[in-house]
Amino acid sequence: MSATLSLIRPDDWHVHLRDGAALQSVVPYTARQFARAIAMPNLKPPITTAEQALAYRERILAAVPAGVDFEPLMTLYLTDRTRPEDIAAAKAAGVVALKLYPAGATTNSDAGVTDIRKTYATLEAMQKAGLLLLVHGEVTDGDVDVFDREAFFIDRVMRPLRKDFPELKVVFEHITTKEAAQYVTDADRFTGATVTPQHLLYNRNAIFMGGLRPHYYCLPVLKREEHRLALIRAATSGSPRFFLGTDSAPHASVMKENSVCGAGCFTALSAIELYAEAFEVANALDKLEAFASFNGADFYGLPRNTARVTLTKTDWTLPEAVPFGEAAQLKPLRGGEVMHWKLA
Ligand SMILES: NC(=O)N[C@@H](CC(=O)O)C(=O)O
Ligand SMILES: [Zn+2]
Ligand SMILES: [Zn+2]
Repeated sequence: MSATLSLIRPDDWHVHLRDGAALQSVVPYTARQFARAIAMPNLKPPITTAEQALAYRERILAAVPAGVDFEPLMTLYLTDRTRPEDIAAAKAAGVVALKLYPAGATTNSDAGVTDIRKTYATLEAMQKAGLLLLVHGEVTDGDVDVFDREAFFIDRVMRPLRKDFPELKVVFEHITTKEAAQYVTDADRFTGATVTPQHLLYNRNAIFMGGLRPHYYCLPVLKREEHRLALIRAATSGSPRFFLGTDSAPHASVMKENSVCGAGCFTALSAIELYAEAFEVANALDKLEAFASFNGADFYGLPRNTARVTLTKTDWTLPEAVPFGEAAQLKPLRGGEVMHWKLA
């Protein structure tokens, strides 16, 4: 008999579901793996109003296969022009968070915030209303090395922000460095962090293994081994501040295997299995359920799920590519390679 692992059904606190035909292709994967997911708003154009969020939610729900129980949780894209009045409307529409993309930091971030001080009245309204702020934590200043963008964000943005809005719940998304892991470990209960499977499983060597490997390129970019180890320690520490957020970010393979490769790893197909592998290697499978199924819900102030899922220790090969939208294909991270856990 192979080993099995029973978990309360997990949630994904950071995912890109895209729109249109692409959305039709990827929503079923996330809905199969997770009970709920925070749907990122970086569409083209971005989701900036409650009305757009409600319409996007309907499009996501329409792509959920019949009989699958899945709830998308909606977010708005914070811009220099988001007004405090927009926050009340967002709250009334059931939006749970706003996302801060520093302008130019990542995929579809050109409408992002140019200076966080421009958003202070809106952040004040969010703190009052209990809406969360989710941050892509990288500075874009030209003087900062790409590999240091996250560490600089802590001092230049995070610390002043926390000081000015001590009771705003902030999620430091997809952390990648020992500095961010330490910062969140030391922070109070108003600060949390998501950790992706790729940042737990790989260091930056993966991008250069025998040639340039575009499917390992995401933002924030993979870092050195010492940072990966710090993330493993944080995620398996039992601290309630760290939780699952895949940052599954599908881009058609023609866009990844291109002279300018889009940033993002697609992991929705095998996300919980990738996390199980990372936790098993760290000898911490007993910490997976809190990380995947409790800590995020608790941080967001939402009820924990009650249904359970089972993972089995068994080898299987992840498809090399799956259909994506009308004519494109999508290559999952680890595609064509052997996986060691399987979601029943
Ligand atoms: N993570 C990524 O590399 N890409 C994300 C954007 C983001 O989360 O920064 C995307 O939307 O493609
Ligand atoms: Zn991001
Ligand atoms: Zn993301």
